[in-house]
Amino acid sequence: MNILSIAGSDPSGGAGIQADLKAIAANGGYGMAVITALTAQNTRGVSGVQAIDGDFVTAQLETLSADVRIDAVKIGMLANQEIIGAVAAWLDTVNAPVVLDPVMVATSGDALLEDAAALHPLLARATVITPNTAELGALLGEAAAQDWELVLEQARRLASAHDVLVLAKGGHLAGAQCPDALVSAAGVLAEFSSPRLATKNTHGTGCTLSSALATRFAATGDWATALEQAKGYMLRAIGAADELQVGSGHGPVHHFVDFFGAADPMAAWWEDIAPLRAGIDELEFIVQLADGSLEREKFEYYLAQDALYLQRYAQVLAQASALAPELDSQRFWAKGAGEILEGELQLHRSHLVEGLANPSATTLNYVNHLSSCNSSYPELIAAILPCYWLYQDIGKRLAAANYEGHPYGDWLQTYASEEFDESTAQAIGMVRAAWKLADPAQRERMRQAFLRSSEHELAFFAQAHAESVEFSTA
Ligand SMILES: Nc1ncnc2c1ncn2[C@@H]1O[C@H](COP(=O)(O)OP(=O)(O)OP(=O)(O)O)[C@@H](O)[C@H]1O
Ligand SMILES: Cc1ncc(COP(=O)(O)O)c(N)n1
Repeated sequence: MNILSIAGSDPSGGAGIQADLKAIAANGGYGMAVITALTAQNTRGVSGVQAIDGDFVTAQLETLSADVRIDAVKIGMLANQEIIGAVAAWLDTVNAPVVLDPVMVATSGDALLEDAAALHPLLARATVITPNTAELGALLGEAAAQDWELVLEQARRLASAHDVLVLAKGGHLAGAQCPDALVSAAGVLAEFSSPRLATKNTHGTGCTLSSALATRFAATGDWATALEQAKGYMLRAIGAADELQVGSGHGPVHHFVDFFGAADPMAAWWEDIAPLRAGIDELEFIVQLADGSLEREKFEYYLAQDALYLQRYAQVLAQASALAPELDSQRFWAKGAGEILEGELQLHRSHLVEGLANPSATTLNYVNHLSSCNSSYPELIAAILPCYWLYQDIGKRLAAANYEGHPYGDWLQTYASEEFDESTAQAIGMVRAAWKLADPAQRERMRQAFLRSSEHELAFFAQAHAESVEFSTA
């Protein structure tokens, strides 16, 4: 997908053309750039602007579109009326979706456009306009809204006046959430909210979001999907902004967080439990389960405990869904809960001759640990993770040991499916995403929750043989 940014240059690389090209590439597009203005700028502010001649902006645009197919256009800083006229005239000659970020003022407070009203001829030519609250007010000739209801109301009026979609952004409001909504003349089409991250490094968020949105729309053809994806990317990029050390003012977001973010914490956690994983492999229960020599009575004891555990585990997944900060993870954990109740539990019950036993102390310890994490989403999903990850890992080896006529063959197969691999990868991804947004103390609590659950897994596998478990990763 070829995405064109028409915008100003920010030498500090956090906003403008430089941010756009990074965000386009990070979202899978091929970025192109027509420069409207040079700025002398750093993370503390703008000290000078030199606009490009309107004729030369036209020359750049026409030369480009004479040769290259353009799948989406993102427009940023336009500096003055002459450039706005040049871009408006060129837009009449192309047929591509246009995301217009009506850049007027930098995060630092410096003016980047002479007059808000000058943008009016461009508004009807855009497909989506992405004003922040100040820009939204200025485009309507009103004061900036201070609450979300009024932002949505203003966005609806702007959409109606110019027959465009408006992306209303709540990043500048007070509150723990940063809501964004796609608004048409008819009202809100889609709304996505994310937690507000505590960082001063938000230089270029508007440029980055609008470029990601244009790129994701070119790829998906659906604005709501594009916004959901762009917003998720934005949150990850802001979440990793403090990893970069650029300037002393409002630093940039980490555009390539998905490629070069900090060393993967999940790999470190997995290493932390390496001795424990080896311990599970050596348990009599696992060895005998693999070779088929496990007494049925012991298998049934394990299954009965596991059925009791899974019932509670499904409730814990449902709680994770209830706490999830956005739609994808909300859906994922709810689906996991549903699959356990409809699938795994059935399998267990099909092996059990009699009704369910009482939970053992080992089982209770494990579910109590899960419950103790259930007021914090990041800790809860960290505690949930070992049940996915360890089973997927052991499942691979057990499936390899399976043979025709194995007494527990169907059970050995359950945790070695591609679907289970996929769910495990997603669960790891969700914990990783939550970790990136967490502060250091919370990250450590997440790690502890993960380690404790891993220990409970070991004890759980050991309980049918009543082996004493002295292992601790603490
Ligand atoms: N501290 C934050 N935590 C999470 N998301 C944020 C934060 N600040 C901004 N965002 C998000 O970044 C995106 C850009 O929003 P914002 O309202 O800041 O736009 P903008 O004002 O055009 O950007 P800029 O401040 O760079 O000019 C929005 O999705 C917003 O929710
Ligand atoms: C060249 C240029 N374009 C746009 C912005 C606005 O970005 P932000 O409001 O995030 O500073 C900027 N600072 N510089």
